[in-house]
Amino acid sequence: MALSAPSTPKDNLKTPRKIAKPVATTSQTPKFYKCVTPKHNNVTKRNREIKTEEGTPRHPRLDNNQENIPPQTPTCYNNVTIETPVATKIRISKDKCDELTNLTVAVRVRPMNSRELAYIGATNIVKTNQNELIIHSNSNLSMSTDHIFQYDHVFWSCDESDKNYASQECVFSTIAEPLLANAFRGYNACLFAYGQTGSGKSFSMMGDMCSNMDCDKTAGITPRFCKRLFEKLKEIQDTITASIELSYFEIYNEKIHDLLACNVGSNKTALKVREHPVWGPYVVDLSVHVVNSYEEMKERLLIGNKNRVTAATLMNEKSSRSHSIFSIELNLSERLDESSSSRRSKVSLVDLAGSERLGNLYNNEEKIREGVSINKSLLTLGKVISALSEYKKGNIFVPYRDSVLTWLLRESLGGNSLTSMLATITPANTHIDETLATLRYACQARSIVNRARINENPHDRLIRELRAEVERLRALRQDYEKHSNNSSIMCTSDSLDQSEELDSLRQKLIDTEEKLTRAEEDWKYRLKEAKLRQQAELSEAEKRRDELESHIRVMNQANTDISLSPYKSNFLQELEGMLHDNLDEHVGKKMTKTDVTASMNQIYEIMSNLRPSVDDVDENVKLLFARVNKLLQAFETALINSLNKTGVQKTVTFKL
Ligand SMILES: Nc1ncnc2c1ncn2[C@@H]1O[C@H](COP(=O)(O)OP(=O)(O)OP(=O)(O)O)[C@@H](O)[C@H]1O
Repeated sequence: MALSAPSTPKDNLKTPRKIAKPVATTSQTPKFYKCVTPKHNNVTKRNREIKTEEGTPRHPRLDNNQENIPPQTPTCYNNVTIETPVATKIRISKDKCDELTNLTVAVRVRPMNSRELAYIGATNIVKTNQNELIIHSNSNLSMSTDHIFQYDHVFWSCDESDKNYASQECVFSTIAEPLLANAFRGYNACLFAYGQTGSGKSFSMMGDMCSNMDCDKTAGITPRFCKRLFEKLKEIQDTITASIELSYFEIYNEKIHDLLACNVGSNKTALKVREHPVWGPYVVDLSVHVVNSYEEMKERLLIGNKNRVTAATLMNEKSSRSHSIFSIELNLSERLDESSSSRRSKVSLVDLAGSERLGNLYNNEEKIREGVSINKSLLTLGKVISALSEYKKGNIFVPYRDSVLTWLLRESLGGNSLTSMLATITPANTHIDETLATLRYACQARSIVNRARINENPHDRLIRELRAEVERLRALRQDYEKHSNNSSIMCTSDSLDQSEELDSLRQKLIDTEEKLTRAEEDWKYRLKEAKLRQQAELSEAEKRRDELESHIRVMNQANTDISLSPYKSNFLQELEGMLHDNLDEHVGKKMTKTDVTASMNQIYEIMSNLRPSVDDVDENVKLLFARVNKLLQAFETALINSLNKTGVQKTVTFKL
């Protein structure tokens, strides 16, 4: 079964094979796709079908040939297929903190491996041109097709001697380093690698597993990310204190396994996912490790990698059979002049299991089941991407919960995160179907829009925003001052007729300065208020803590020192004595049966208040209570009996 690409709307605009004049195909194009103008038809004289995957016909050869447009379309005229609507790229603004931003999507092409090269008729069908990728789908010249895709970045890693070769460092610095910078600003970040099995996901994310990952040239994104993280922390350690926690888990057959748990081994415990009302889905009981250096982080990474489920498939000797998620939580606390600000970000580096065709890879039942599970979560990922990319068209149901993977990646896809996707492909013609599926998947992911925000407390946000405003106003003032100086020079040199303009500039400057003063005063006032509020909250919290501590002390003492047992036992002993006396002498007060019952009820009520609790430690009280209770019952029976016997009113001494 091939993993189907997300359902991409396809519009095959067919024109008759023999037409006298080029036909304008734009009339048949749905409005939300880019128009295909008749110009492109001219390319078909090269016996080519041009497929513009992002709707942008940008094949370099198109433009070169425009001057040689023949008056008639040749007989071999074929199809123009537009597969993917154009994604409007939304970019983050630096000044604000809540921003809408598209997923950044990059594609990496790995070198052909020995198995692919050994295949008779094997060819490289991928070409790149800056951020454009062209798949030449058929070597048969009479019916060849070019598929053109555009991404944010395209990495050509096929030949190290090529001047455009994209090394591990190049891939890291282009797509992962910006995420690291944003994590330091307080944004959540996610980078996930997607692609056919054996296409280079693990190589890109982790690097050469045989190396010691010490950021030599084969080290992948994850170790580089960890290393750069600590280098950056060192640079800013004078002003910022940081704490870093990490966790590492895999999703295998829809079950979550902690790769850093102590008991990890053959008997892996499956963990559950729960949903926190504020932080969203999380893994219950996942081990979290505080790390203080790159060495500590690397050690955990190596342990986790060893515990990952891998197996040999026909495509890859050491294929990852699970999706792995390496999470870093970064807590930063910045010391400012008069205050401090803290922010928190979570970075997820995800190496997905390979998307693949079951028929191609598996030879036993268990492996088929494994493949079905991998494909299920990737299929759900595809559905999620598809639903999110059609969000604007009113499709509001996103099936995050259909797989563990998408549930856990919910914030990274369409939520509070800056997310990048790295799609990996092989250039071999033998895998063209998988390659095209991956590329379409990646194309669609480009139109996902996330809403990322800086994770900080509102008080810190207020101060930061005010500071930015003050900075802006200061810059404005300097600008005006410069204008003012220039104007005065001009004024003295020749023209008095510019004095009006100068006056207006001066007025503007005065206004701006007033605004700045007001803003600064306002900022100072709000800062003071925030500080006072913080102090009040702090002292209130301290007061509550003191109260609580004193309560705890009292309760502890009550448990140990203050015991009601002596009072209870005194009373019970007295009652016991009286009951004995009364049982012996049936003399005293005249009572009817009703009087006796009422008095006994009162006594029983008192007794119920004296009943020792289950936790009562004093065994004597418990015994005494039982004895008195029994005696009371005997007393009551004796009284009633004696009343029944005589049938007349009896006199008893009742001294309670
Ligand atoms: N850019 C590259 N340059 C050189 N070799 C590469 C590159 N990408 C992948 N390889 C090699 O190709 C093989 C398969 O790569 P890798 O294990 O990363 O694939 P994968 O996509 O993670 O596969 P799976 O999904 O099965 O885990 C490895 O031997 C790896 O060293």
